[in-house]
Amino acid sequence: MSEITIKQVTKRYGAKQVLKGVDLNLAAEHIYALLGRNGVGKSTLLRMINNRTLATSGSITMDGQSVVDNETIQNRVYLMNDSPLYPIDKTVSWHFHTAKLMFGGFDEALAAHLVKAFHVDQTRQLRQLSTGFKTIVKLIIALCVPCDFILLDEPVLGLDAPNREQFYQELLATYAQRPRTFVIATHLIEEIATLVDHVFVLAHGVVTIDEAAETLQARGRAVSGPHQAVATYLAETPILSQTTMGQLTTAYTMNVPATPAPAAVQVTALNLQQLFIALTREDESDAV
Ligand SMILES: Nc1ncnc2c1ncn2[C@@H]1O[C@H](COP(=O)(O)OP(=O)(O)OP(=O)(O)O)[C@@H](O)[C@H]1O
Repeated sequence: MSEITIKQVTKRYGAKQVLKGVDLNLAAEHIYALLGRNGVGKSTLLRMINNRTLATSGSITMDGQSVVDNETIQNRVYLMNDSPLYPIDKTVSWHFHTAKLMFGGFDEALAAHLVKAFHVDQTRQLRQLSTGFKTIVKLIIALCVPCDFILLDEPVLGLDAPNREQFYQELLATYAQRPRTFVIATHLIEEIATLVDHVFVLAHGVVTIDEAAETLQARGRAVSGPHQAVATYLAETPILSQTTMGQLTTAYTMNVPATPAPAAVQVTALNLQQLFIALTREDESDAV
């Protein structure tokens, strides 16, 4: 079972230091979420894994071997991102065939199923397709190539809600049939909350959260009530962030005290989306 290990990776674009020492591990047969505010470097990280851009320092290895300029390794990694498929005057089926030649295989049966499920006309040239259908074609290729690591950078951009839902179901179905590793970078966190089993949050150039989705969701709490009551109850507890409206304060935390909350204070569970907002609320400096 192969693993990709990212160690102390930094990336600088000119004077701008985007990644400041990223450590993370991508194990076989997991579906990871890669979350982070706009501009924190998610795409950059995925592009580095796929040898499309180089790290300034640090290492990215698969089973101990550098991924840089390593054709054997890169044949096992597929990155789907906003780069368009070329040439645009070729048909959808031509692109499927080309992916087969490039990666040494293509799940024809799955492709036929997906073409039908998404109502794709394979005889059309790419340039004749709408934005959503271009994305669907890219997603079909990503799901049908025989790679062990599939990196999906904003995979559902341009898809309407029914097609997004269909895609998530198809991803789970193909994962059940042929387990491999997916990394999904997205801002539609709630939509993938039930899909992913592990969450990475990138902030300030480093990984700030590296945790199983289940434990993350189980631990997140919103604690609200009169300001002083919340402050007293959480006096010894690390707070991720908090909001105040008039007299009412809501604090977000991953560790509520063992003692029961006082009557004036309400403790409620957080979903992944709320937790993500709480985790990254102070990240304004990363936005561009
Ligand atoms: N080729 C490049 N040259 C210079 N700066 C770049 C380049 N690519 C990315 N950057 C900068 O690096 C930072 C990280 O960009 P990146 O696209 O990796 O972030 P992201 O987390 O994927 O963002 P988003 O969520 O908005 O897609 C941004 O400040 C961006 O402007």
